[in-house]
Amino acid sequence: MGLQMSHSNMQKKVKPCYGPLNDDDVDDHDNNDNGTSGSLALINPPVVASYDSWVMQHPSALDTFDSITKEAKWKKVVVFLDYDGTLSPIVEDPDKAFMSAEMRMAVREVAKCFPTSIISGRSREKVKEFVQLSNVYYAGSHGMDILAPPRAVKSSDKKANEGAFQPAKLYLPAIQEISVELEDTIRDIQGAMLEDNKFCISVHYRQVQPKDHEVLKQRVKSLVENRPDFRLTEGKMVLEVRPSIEWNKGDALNYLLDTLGFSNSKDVLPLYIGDDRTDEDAFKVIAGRHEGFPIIVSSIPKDTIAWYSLRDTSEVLAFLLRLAKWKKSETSFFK
Ligand SMILES: O=P(O)(O)OC[C@H]1O[C@H](O[C@H]2O[C@H](CO)[C@@H](O)[C@H](O)[C@H]2O)[C@H](O)[C@@H](O)[C@@H]1O
Repeated sequence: MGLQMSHSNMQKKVKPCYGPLNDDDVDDHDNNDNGTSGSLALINPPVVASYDSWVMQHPSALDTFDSITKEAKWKKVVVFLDYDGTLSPIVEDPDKAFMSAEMRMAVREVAKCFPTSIISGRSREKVKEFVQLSNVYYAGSHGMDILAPPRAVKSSDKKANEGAFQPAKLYLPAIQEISVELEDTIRDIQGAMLEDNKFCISVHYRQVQPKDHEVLKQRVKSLVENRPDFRLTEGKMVLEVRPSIEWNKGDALNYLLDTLGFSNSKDVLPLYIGDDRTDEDAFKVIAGRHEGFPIIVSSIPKDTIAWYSLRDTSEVLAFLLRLAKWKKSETSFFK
């Protein structure tokens, strides 16, 4: 059995500790405001502590697997997964962030055992195209576009759940407008790229020279500041321009739990795996419930609300395979 740690311990705010190991992570420390929704705030990165001491506070979900399953044994686990950096490794070109066949198989197996949703910053259509699984539910645009299963709602509520839930639908014309303005703003910055995620626009700067990062950020920031109907969040070498509605991945998690029929269940344990700042909103919801499994994917120490950690996508794969295997062995034992 791995590290034993009570949730009250795990919920203690972790002191920010940084030790950049790769360019994602270096960038990830820029503007880290230790907040949720990856809000953009220009703050200096704090001082470094080691991965070993960080992992003591955010124990590996693989090392603590036995205590996780012990807690989950008589409860209903509901699985939520982020996409980029969690199911697929971070790559230079966002259009090439493919998921491996092994990962697809693992997610399929997990989804056979537990209700499983993918909550991504990508558009719902795009993430579905990457994942290609029919037994998972998809929430795109950071949860602003959710297709919950019609079969999961009570028959009397069916009408309410037909089609996708899109709380920012009214913003679509404005999103098209700001997209044109953004295109204009970044046109002369070599390597800068826009990605249309339907209810939000990503401004990528992974392929922009470091000397131009600040210019790009400032330009996008001032454009958004002049549009009160929009706000800016930040991910890994990406700025995300989104409608200024109060809706994030945490709300999407709650919405899915609700539409999946778990809102009144006392024995539900949501499990969320994600690597980025916008995933903190989902971790926060689980932390607020005081039970469940918020798991951050990171190979470096970072400030997070998550209780558990996994180093990278290969550990996510190992964890998902183990989770499905555990559930199957439990089920066959009781047959
Ligand atoms: O919520 P997620 O599914 O994690 O989406 C967040 C952003 O992910 C993608 O960008 C990130 O991954 C790209 C591919 O590895 C990488 O090139 C980029 O630098 C990362 O920020 C996606 O392209 C964005 O639109 C999402 O906002």
